[in-house]
This record gives sequence, structure tokens and C-alpha cells, in this order.
Amino acid sequence: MSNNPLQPNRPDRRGIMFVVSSPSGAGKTTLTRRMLKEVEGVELSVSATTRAIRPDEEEAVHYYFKSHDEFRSLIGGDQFLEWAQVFEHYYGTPRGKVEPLLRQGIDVLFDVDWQGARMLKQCMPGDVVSVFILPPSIAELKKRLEGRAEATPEAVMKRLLGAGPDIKRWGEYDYVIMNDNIETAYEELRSILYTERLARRKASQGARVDVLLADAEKLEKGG
Ligand SMILES: Nc1nc2c(ncn2[C@@H]2O[C@H](COP(=O)(O)OP(=O)(O)O)[C@@H](O)[C@H]2O)c(=O)[nH]1
Ligand SMILES: Nc1ncnc2c1ncn2[C@@H]1O[C@H](COP(=O)(O)OP(=O)(O)O)[C@@H](O)[C@H]1O
Repeated sequence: MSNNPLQPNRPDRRGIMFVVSSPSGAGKTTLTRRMLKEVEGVELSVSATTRAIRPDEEEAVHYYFKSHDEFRSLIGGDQFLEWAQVFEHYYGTPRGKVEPLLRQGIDVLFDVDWQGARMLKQCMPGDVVSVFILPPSIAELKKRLEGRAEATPEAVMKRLLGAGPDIKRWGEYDYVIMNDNIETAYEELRSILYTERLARRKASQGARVDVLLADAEKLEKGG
């Protein structure tokens, strides 16, 4: 177990719900995958989706891939913390693992759209830190979307048309990152998590501060 808040597996600390959204193609998957690989004490909330699996994806690692019927029955069974329709597919955050991870002091990363971010903030306001990632320009967003393996002109156009309505929600987020340079954007994302970890450490320092104050008082009284 570590005393370092930047390596946080501590039972006396509650994990952060680290919610990251962006218009499709802005770089959120690239940034969050790197964070999951490099930063200790963060786990991905693996969503369920009705969309098809992509070549670089793995069942239960990136998503739980479900049929429409399976997804509907999960909604009926109240298995989601939140769910939403994005483009023509359904996406949902499974309820089960989130609370146990937070209780173990593990930060949970949510890759959800603005609807999901809003719902999570409403359900668990004290736990959520939200970050919105923007592309530097719409022309660059188009280029990034076109560069992806599964990019058909229709898929690119649908996502580009979705960018405006997504970007309109930027003000609802705690932080905004402009993903121009990937290294700078990654440093910013990691810095936000570390800053929020340090901010929460204040709450667990009370007992140690009490000891310091008691000792300082003894000294003042000459004892
Ligand atoms: N509300 C909600 N949105 C999700 C969830 N999982 C993924 N999304 C969002 O659905 C959108 C589409 O994701 P995806 O199919 O992976 O496509 P991409 O963004 O084009 O790579 C993104 O904005 C994701 O953040 C979820 O569980 N809930
Ligand atoms: N700062 C950047 N500069 C150039 N290309 C980038 C940058 N960030 C991401 N990309 C590329 O843009 C494409 C879309 O990124 P991705 O992470 O899949 O976006 P999202 O998850 O937001 O849909 C990918 O091919 C990725 O390598």
C-alpha cells in the first residue's frame, strides 16, 4: 500500500469518478487508453453497447457488445447507472463494479457522451470530475475521423455533424482540454487527475493536523 496520493491504493480514500467526453474523433480514446496504461490506480468502467466491435477492440476490455434485446433486458433489470442513445446505437454504464472500486480507493474512468456525463454528475455529484476534450479545428477533426480504420464517408459525415451539438455542452464540464498536440493534451489530462487526488487528500489529513496542533500547543505552553 502506498502513502503517495499519486499512487492512491489506500483504503482511507474514496476513488474519483473521472468522466471524459469529446466529440467523436477528438482523441479521447487515444488519451484515456494511455492514461489507463501509465497511471496507477485507475480502472476503466467498461460500458455495454449495441454497436459492432472494431478490429482493435476486445470484448469485456473495451466494451461489452450486446444485441438490442440483451441491452433492453439490462435496462429492464436496472443494471445501468446511466444509458443513452448515441448516433444509432445504445450505450450504458453497468452499475455493478463502480461502487466497490470507489470504496477500494480506485479511480474509475468513464468514457461517456455528454448525456452520460450529466447523469453521472446528477447521481453522484461529490464523486465526479469531468473533462471535455476538444479538437483544435473542425478541419482537423475531419482528418482524424478519416484516418481511422473503420472510416466510411457516411460514418465520418455523421460524426462530423454530431460535433456541433456535442461541443455546445462544453460549459457543463469541470475542465476543457484542447487536443492539438497529443503530448500536451495527455500531460494536461494526467495533471487534472493528480490535482484532484491531491485536493481530496486534504479531507483525510484532519487527524494528522490535530496531532500537529496538539504538539504545537504543548510547545506554546512550555511543555
Ligand atoms: N452515455 C454513454 N455514452 C457512452 C457510453 N460508452 C460510450 N459512450 C459514448 O458513445 C460515443 C460513441 O462511442 P464509440 O462508439 O466508442 O465511438 P467513437 O467515439 O467514434 O470512438 C462516445 O461519445 C462515447 O463516449 C456509456 O456507457 N454511456
Ligand atoms: N493530438 C492529435 N494529433 C493528431 N492525431 C491525433 C491526436 N489525437 C488523436 N489523434 C488521432 O485521431 C484519431 C481519432 O482519435 P480517437 O482517440 O479514436 O478519438 P475519439 O475516441 O475521441 O473518437 C486517431 O487516429 C488518433 O490517433
